[in-house]
Amino acid sequence: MISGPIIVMTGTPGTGKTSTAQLLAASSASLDPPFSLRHINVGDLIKDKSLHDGWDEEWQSWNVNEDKLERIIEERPAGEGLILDWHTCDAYPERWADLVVVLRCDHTTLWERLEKRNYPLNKIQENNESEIMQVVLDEALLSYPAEIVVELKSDTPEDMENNVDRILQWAKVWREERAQEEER
Ligand SMILES: Nc1ncnc2c1ncn2[C@@H]1O[C@H](COP(=O)(O)OP(=O)(O)OP(=O)(O)O)[C@@H](O)[C@H]1O
Repeated sequence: MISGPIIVMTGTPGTGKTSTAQLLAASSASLDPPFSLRHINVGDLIKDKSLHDGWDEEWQSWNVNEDKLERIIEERPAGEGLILDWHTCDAYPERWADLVVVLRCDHTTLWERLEKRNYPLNKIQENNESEIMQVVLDEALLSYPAEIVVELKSDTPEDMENNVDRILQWAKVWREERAQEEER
């Protein structure tokens, strides 16, 4: 059985990674034939399964144990594709990703989204600046070949639906190409 693709879904906090990944996973199941794409919130997974070597105070994030994370990802059921949802992609080896989606958002919209989530002002400013300076996009372009990195605007619900449709189209072609390779 062809193993499913790994889609890295990244972007500044609040750009819509989780909402998009959830819609994508749900929509993939309704394709004909269905396509299994499982959404993984990598931050939660690292915390829940202790895939880390402690908390980094300076960076306010977990020191990810990449070997442990890798084991979990590589032991997924045959045929299953994954959507890895996290605000950074620096803990993933390059060979993992078949597609890297970087969600982008207008900075005023992002500010309002983070305010609604009751983020402290310094965190809102930090994330807003990071979005303006396209820090996550640059990080993705440094970590992966440019041809697998796609930057998608995620300002409105319509953008989200269009983005999901585009990724599903990509997944269908990806699957067809893999099936042809297997036949050869
Ligand atoms: N394209 C969009 N149009 C309208 N609202 C959106 C869009 N994307 C996300 N939102 C809203 O923005 C908020 C943040 O979305 P979400 O939690 O998916 O972002 P995130 O990037 O996963 O954030 P975090 O990194 O903090 O987990 C949610 O209230 C969500 O409904």
